Amino acid sequence: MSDEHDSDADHEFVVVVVEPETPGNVGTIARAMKNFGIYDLRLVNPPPLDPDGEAYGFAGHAREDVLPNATETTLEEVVEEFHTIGTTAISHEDSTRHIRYPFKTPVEIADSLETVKTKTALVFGREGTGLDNEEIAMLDEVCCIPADGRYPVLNLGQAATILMYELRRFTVEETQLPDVERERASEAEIDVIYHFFDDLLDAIDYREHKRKKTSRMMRRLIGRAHPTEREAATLTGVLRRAAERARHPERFRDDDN
Ligand SMILES: C[S@@+](CC[C@H](N)C(=O)[O-])C[C@H]1O[C@@H](n2cnc3c(N)ncnc32)[C@H](O)[C@@H]1O
Repeated sequence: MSDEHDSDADHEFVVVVVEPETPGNVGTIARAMKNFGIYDLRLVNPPPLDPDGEAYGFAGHAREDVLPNATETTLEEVVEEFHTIGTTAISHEDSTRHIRYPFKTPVEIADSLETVKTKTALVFGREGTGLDNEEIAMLDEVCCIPADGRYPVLNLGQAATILMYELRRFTVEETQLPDVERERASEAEIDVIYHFFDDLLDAIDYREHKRKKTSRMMRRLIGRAHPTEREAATLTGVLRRAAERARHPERFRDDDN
């Protein structure tokens, strides 16, 4: 992996796919690799990857780098060079097939890599038969993505995506999500909502004996909702207008709103 793409120099990841049968899956994996900051794709005995075919079609922007730079390798070479994490689904039919225990979840794999800084290969198997027992036995760890026991076998590309997602703490600077705290309405802005709500109760001559309860209910409701500045301003505007309209209907006679 080049420095240009390496967001955590202590960790280096490659993805290895053993005998993929469907070029589209290779494209899907290449795309997910780029999404999660992994650029080194190694293929064991791959099908031809036609630049006008499915692999490139499914690869999105990874058609510019991950896919054309993919190299062919053997599992023996991978084992020699990397700390290896194999992947497999455990299902009722084949739970006796892989005798190698324990299996780790993607999160457990990520946690275990916190303390071990290595060059790590994520190894995925064939669409039809996965990795066989001999191959699994060659690898350092085995990862199984927990899923519904009645159908725990994921599509190859999806399995690769999930594992890379869980390892993203080592590979990408995440996209910043909007800062909800910053957008949240302040206490003063919330007080203005309460003020205009109470004013509306006045304007519509809301029954005195129910007023306290309704006012409290509004406060509970808003307290649970954590409105943003914009929501608070909109609500305040509506309440203010409703009160004004209740008091002075004549002012709104020609108003469509
Ligand atoms: C369609 S599966 C192969 C099914 C095969 N019967 C098996 O048990 O591995 C193709 C590949 O996707 C990955 N895979 C699918 N489901 C998985 C899961 N639940 N956990 C981890 N990897 C999975 C593995 O790399 C597997 O070799």
